[in-house]
Amino acid sequence: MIEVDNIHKSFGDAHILKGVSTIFEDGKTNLVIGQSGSGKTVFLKCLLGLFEPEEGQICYNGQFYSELSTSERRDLRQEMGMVFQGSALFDSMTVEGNVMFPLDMFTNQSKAEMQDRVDFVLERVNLIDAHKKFPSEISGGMQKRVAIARAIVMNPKYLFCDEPNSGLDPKTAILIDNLIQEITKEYNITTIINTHDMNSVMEIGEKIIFLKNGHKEWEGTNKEIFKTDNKAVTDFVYSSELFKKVRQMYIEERN
Ligand SMILES: Nc1ncnc2c1ncn2[C@@H]1O[C@H](COP(=O)(O)OP(=O)(O)OP(=O)(O)O)[C@@H](O)[C@H]1O
Repeated sequence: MIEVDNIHKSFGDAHILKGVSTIFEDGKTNLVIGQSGSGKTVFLKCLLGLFEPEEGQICYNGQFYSELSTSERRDLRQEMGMVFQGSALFDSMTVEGNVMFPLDMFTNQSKAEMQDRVDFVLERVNLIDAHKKFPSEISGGMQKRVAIARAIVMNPKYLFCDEPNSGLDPKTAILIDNLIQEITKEYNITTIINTHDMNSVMEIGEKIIFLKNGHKEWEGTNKEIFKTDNKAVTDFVYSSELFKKVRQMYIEERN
């Protein structure tokens, strides 16, 4: 569980996060949504410990980040997996080299132990015959699977995904969303996903926080988001013509 209490983050005079509080539970896919520039990435970077808020607290399973020593912060960092926008794989390494990389860097496991773990996670993300391929030789959807395998290879307690669907066709995007949700439940991970994708909101938005100009404008579930009358949320959710029609149908049905 991650508890966020009233965090503020500024860069010079620019006050970007203005007192965000929320709770992200284990085993749930938590989504952070909002317009471009609303502060989603800065928020995710605060949760990753890459930015330290000037005010407020972030608490990871009972440990306040601000109270941790340098080595405790390093240990916490190793409990975090990250799926970057665009996958961020190492082009010169094979699929299995990419997935093995964190194990090689941060553990003392033998080659055989690492290989077993790599084989296990690649099978878990349904990549069976891609071990020896290079990222340029596989599709965008497969690259995402490799990125997910790499993010979970260290058995993380926390999984952060920045726009995991960017660049994927809608069908592949749903498969990737579902994979992230299955893994979250299976290993009881606290997963936080930054997204613009309304399909993701509908499919896996078990908890959604909506950021606007650096504050939390709304929070709720995918069932609730389509019923809210919050103008900022409805402007965002119903920005496409398709969703406007869906909302109109819903309102007509309700009346
Ligand atoms: N390192 C930084 N230094 C100064 N300003 C920054 C820094 N990082 C982000 N910002 C500013 O913070 C604001 C929020 O940016 P952020 O990247 O969090 O938005 P976002 O909601 O993730 O947008 P998008 O959906 O386009 O990725 C922007 O005005 C941005 O210029």
